Amino acid sequence: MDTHSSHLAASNRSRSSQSPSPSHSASASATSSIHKRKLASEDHAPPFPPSSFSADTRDGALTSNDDLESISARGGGADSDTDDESDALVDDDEEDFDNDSSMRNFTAARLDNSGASAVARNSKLKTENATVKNESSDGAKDGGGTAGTGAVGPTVAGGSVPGIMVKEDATKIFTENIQTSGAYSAREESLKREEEAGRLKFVCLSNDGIDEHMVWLVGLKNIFARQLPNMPKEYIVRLVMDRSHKSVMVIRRNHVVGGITYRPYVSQRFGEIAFCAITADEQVKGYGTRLMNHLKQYARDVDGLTHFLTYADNNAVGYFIKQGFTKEIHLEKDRWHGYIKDYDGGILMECRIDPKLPYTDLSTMIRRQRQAIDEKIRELSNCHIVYPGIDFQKKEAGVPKKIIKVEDIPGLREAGWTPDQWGHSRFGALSASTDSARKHLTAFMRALLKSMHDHVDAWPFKEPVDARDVPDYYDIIKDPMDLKTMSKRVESEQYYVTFEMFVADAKRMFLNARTYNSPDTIYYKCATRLEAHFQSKVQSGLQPGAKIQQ
Ligand SMILES: CC(=O)SCCNC(=O)CCNC(=O)[C@H](O)C(C)(C)COP(=O)(O)OP(=O)(O)OC[C@H]1O[C@@H](n2cnc3c(N)ncnc32)[C@H](O)[C@@H]1OP(=O)(O)O
Repeated sequence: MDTHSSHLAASNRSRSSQSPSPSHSASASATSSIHKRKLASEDHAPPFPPSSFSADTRDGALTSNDDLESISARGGGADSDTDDESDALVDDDEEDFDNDSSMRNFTAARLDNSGASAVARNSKLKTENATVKNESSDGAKDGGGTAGTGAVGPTVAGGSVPGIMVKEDATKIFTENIQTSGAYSAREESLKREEEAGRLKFVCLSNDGIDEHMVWLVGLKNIFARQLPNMPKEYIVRLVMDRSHKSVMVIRRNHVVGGITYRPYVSQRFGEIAFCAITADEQVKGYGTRLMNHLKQYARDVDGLTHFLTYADNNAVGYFIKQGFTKEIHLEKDRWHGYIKDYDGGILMECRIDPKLPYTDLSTMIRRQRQAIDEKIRELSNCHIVYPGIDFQKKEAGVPKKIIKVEDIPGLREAGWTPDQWGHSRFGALSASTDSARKHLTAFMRALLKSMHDHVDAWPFKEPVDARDVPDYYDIIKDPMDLKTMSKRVESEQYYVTFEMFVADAKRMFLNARTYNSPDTIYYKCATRLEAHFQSKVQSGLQPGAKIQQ
């Protein structure tokens, strides 16, 4: 270990025993039970590559608060490491932000069902310290609010679903009847549009001495200091300003909204996330997710990383889980052990970076996947086509105003129905197709009615309930039924076009009796016994070869 790395390691080691600044101890004591991160012992000091630290010192990397203050001064007095001044900077930012706009965008995005983007994109990142943004291979972009207006390419671009092709006219189909996108996509699309409109940008940089970058880094440091109150500010400053660390930041109107500071261990191909925070007023609006997506894409494409590790604060574990982090560490231990700093009060979590996912354009990928699935469903079924309903509703007397044949029901044939598929019972197939079948069905229903009518328990059901005898009956029973009404329907030879309709009326009659009457009444018991009788008659009548007795 060279002198420079020793210097940093020594600082780290002494961090837990050093006297915190007055401002730090005040904030730490407020929340120390929730959040307490403590660095590991010297034994776990990471084997920092000497070269990076030589470079740090050569270039004048910041290693103390004095250094920071000089930077702050250079940055137009934007910040110092005191609470008051930090607050001033953060509050300034927050005042400046149009706090409602992202929620408006979010709502708008949810309502915006515009179709798939026309442009197949190649996601590509610029080199280090450059703005992290997507570059369209053909220069075309989804304009703000115009996504989906163009034709969809022959294959799903970017994160395509292998094997699923999207046809040229898919956008049209898709936009006709597609559901609103999920909340995740809506937020991502909304923020993506903000980026494309130039109102928002994500940058990845480290301490390079450029004034504007230093102001942003100081702004980020302040956000970390506010949002991670138990983390000593000196330590935050050290890592944010350390040149072996990088910070991906959300910048809105030249103000930092939040960011992630991480250290890429390029030789080990993993990165350690040291700090992650979004300024208070902008949390839970999707910035944290978009930030993480930019980080993953950048770390994969520029740093060549395959994994991230982090010690997540207990109260942020939920957020990290939603970003694909797990508590199970799959990365081989010898790739990371001894490299990252141990913390008390945090949970070590891992995220594998997918080698192909277009992280900064996931919403387009999801939209196209939905589109492809939707199109596939449409290929296999007609369930998306809505036909007008049928209008042969029964009249009071049970005589239909209009007779409709089963095969004339709109959409039935289009859904794949054919007359020979018909029916749940042997009468189904006969019911509407031929005269003789209809007569056969009528005869069966007539026989069943007679059998019920002659039953000893039929007396409560032979006539409609008289409201003069039971004044509240029709308040409770909205769909009354009785044997006489059923008989009329059978004799019309037109009402019961299926046997199931007949059975449904009988069931309704029994259910009504058991709904209005309590179980200990004679009516209730009659209903149960007559129904058992009816069921046995139906079953025996449906036996193959059974003769219908009239
Ligand atoms: C390694 C470390 O630095 S650990 C410390 C992490 N930082 C902090 O705890 C500081 C305070 N918190 C924050 O700064 C922010 O809330 C962050 C960074 C944790 C999340 O950023 P946000 O912009 O709020 O996240 P975003 O809006 O994208 O939310 C993504 C999802 O995570 C959820 N989420 C956000 N924060 C949390 C949390 N603390 N716990 C559980 N779920 C959370 C959101 O509800 C959202 O869920 P949804 O997609 O189902 O709607």
